[in-house]
Amino acid sequence: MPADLAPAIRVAHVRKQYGTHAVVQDVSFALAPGETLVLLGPSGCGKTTLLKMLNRLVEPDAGLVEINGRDVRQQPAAALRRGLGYVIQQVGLLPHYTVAENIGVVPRLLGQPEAQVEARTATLLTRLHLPPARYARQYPHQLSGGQQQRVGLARALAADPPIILLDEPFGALDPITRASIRREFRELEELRQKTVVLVTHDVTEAFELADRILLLHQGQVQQLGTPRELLLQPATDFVRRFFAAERLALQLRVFTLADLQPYLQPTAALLPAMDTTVHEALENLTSGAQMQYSFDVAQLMAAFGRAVQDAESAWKL
Ligand SMILES: Nc1ncnc2c1ncn2[C@@H]1O[C@H](COP(=O)(O)OP(=O)(O)OP(=O)(O)O)[C@@H](O)[C@H]1O
Repeated sequence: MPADLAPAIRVAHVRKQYGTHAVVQDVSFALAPGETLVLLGPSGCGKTTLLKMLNRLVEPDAGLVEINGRDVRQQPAAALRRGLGYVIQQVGLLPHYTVAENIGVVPRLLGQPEAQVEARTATLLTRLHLPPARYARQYPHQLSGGQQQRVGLARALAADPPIILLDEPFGALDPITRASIRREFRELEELRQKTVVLVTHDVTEAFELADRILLLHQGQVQQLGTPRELLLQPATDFVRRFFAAERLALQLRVFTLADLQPYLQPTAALLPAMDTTVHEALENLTSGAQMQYSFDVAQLMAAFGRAVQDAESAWKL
């Protein structure tokens, strides 16, 4: 986290126990404003419990949670929650409210003027590819799962909270819809400036969305770091094994053209955006998109292989 920014969220030594089961054990992290943290780990490792401690849906047995520098216990739970966007896997739209009414719930609770609520709702629906003329007056049961998830996201963003908590927000979707909504999510201007904590058990999702990942196992932090650090510098054997099955797909997502540049010479003069991942570059090369690359798939993959090999042997030294 940059040293000059006060953390938007600070969690220090939190614990939660149900009976004899220690569900979250001594977890600490700090998140800078605008950062996206993904809570990742196998089912039952404590991700949701940890997320719910941030908005007081679960009270820790020990430790401290601060939002914007204030202990959450000193803030009334309802007021705290209105200031934090929250999206759950089951979406939780109110069935007898229209799409627009669902999105307007928190802004209206906050007493925002009606015209402002309506304008904001229309903007969000448009951004999320749900034209308001068609969808604003529909009811949740008239929407597909993916459309409901978008409305859930719009609702969380409606009052423009600086912090958004998301619990498996794409969990109910099929893999193709999931990948496309994830792309939209990444590109959503509304989210760029926000501090986001997102729970998932999907490693590809974590790698695509996270600035940093907190990997949990049985309530304990295994590693907190960038996707690249977790993949290339695993802190424990659990971390290494957790990513083993999808290692290649993840490497394609953490290596960028900047990493490959030394291995692509002397044809590197035409290199495009250096922060393009190898995965994106491969998609561009194979989808027929007219990209001005000075290399082909074979050259790209050869350079990628060498870059990975060098990065891995550097870590073992
Ligand atoms: N209210 C509760 N009472 C008792 N045990 C609970 C309670 N809430 C959660 N647990 C237990 O705590 C553990 C962690 O649950 P949690 O929902 O935080 O895990 P998770 O990592 O989010 O799992 P998943 O990915 O399956 O949603 C589980 O074993 C769960 O059964």
